[in-house]
Amino acid sequence: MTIRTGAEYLAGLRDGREVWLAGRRVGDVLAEPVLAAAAHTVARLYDLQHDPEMRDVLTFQDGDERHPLSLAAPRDTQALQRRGAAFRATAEATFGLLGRSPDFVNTAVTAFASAAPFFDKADPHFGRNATAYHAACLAGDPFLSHATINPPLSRARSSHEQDDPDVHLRIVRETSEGVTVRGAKLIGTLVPVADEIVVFPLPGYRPGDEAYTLAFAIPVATPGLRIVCREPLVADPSRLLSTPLAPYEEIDATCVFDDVLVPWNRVFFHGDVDAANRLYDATTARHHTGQHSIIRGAVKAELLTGIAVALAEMSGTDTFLHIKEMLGEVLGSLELARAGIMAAEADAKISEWGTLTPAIAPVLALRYHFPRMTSRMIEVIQLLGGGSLLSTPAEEDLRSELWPGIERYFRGANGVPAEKRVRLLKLAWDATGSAFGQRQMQYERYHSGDPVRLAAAQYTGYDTAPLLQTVQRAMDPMRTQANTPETDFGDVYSPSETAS
Ligand SMILES: Cc1cc2nc3c(=O)[nH]c(=O)nc-3n(C[C@H](O)[C@H](O)[C@H](O)COP(=O)(O)OP(=O)(O)OC[C@H]3O[C@@H](n4cnc5c(N)ncnc54)[C@H](O)[C@@H]3O)c2cc1C
Repeated sequence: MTIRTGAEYLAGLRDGREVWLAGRRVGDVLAEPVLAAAAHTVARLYDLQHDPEMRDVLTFQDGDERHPLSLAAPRDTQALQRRGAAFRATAEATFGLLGRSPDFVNTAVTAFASAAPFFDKADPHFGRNATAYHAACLAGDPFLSHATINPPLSRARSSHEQDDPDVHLRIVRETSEGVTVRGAKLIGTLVPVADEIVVFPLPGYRPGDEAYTLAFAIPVATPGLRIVCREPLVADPSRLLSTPLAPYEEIDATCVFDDVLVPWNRVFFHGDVDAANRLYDATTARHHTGQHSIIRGAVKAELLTGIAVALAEMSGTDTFLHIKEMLGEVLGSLELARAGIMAAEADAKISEWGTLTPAIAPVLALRYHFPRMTSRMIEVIQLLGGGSLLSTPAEEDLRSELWPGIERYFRGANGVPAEKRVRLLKLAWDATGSAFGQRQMQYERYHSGDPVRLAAAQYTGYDTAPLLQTVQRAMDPMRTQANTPETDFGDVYSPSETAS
């Protein structure tokens, strides 16, 4: 059995990694409450793989070995749906609040390995490296994190045109041992408590950027790799009544590579602008991780819509028509998210790499609309909660001698006890209004690239021909009504003109 336990994962984090938090180098990430909370949440996911009830949902048997389902490339509908069920189980265990649970990057490296011939185009070693890395993940069950984006500096300039050549991550040296890389990548969510970091390019590179185009994976504890955590969003993760979602504060970080040696067997690709821009789509990593993202997102939407319903029922406002309309609206968004997941799976096609690949159109549709749906869900929760969201006493008050005397003022409608109402209001605020809740919103906007350019990609990649044929038919109403042959107006809207 190669799936690891939570304890094994936690033990592996004491490896001398260089993590910085609030101006201090952290000696032991498990001794820092915020980092330890994140690590223990991940550890619970590792333990879940061993739970007799969840084992067959989350893992698969291969001979004597068991592996995470996220490392299996789906070849048929049953396998794709089974992987979807595994994504859902992990998301349910974390309320969809852990965007970068271990199954996320597992899914990407599995897609890379399936698409080994893509990497072979640059050098046959690279495809072998991608499959060997996937095999190593199967054998060791490490927690993989990733960082793909270069620091902004100037988004108006390409990587090689930046004022400082060492800000965007680039190769500064090639030797017989490997490549030495310098610069930074972001946003490395959960990197401080991950085993490995995988770096790969997203589209946007231009000719001249060759040294900046690279994909590789190294242990987080590699010399020269410096992990700088962002400001923690939860002051004290042990105050679970006040901040019930604190265990899901998946710390983000900037990953600074200070002349880091990446051995050749860990390099998947480098030095090709065109390949860098195509990598995420051509390997179908976008499609496969997309399935993960929309399932996780729907589970989060279930939490948010559930909070909205509970708030309305608890205050008795669910009897008012305009409140029912709001609830119907957010429940409708949830249903659209679920429908998108089904469409992505139902329209899946076998890719050129032989894997059954989720349809990208529903994935991109949810990628664009889900942040808007989430934003509205947050707004509805705040409208329903009103001032009550900001009038709950502190956790300590509920445990003090003050509480019995004031408890009656915090009760809800229909006999809801005060502590239950306070807990719900705190949950609602944590999910929507706290720094944690705001980060969750920002995550939905940006977790897989710039939504503006992704929406544009939806258009340029979409098969609009059937739509334009409909327009063509509608422009010829005589033929449509009388079922007569088409009048030749010429192709007013030729699909080929609009497909670039
Ligand atoms: C909470 C959170 C966690 C994340 N976790 C991870 C992670 O674990 N791993 C990872 O790799 N990434 C992660 N991401 C990063 C994510 O991949 C990026 O945020 C995303 O790709 C957008 O890039 P950016 O933030 O640099 O924004 P930008 O690309 O700089 O976009 C900011 C704004 O500028 C506009 N803009 C920028 N450049 C252009 C341009 N050339 N043309 C037109 N408009 C432009 C955009 O439209 C947008 O409005 C995370 C992001 C968030 C918010």
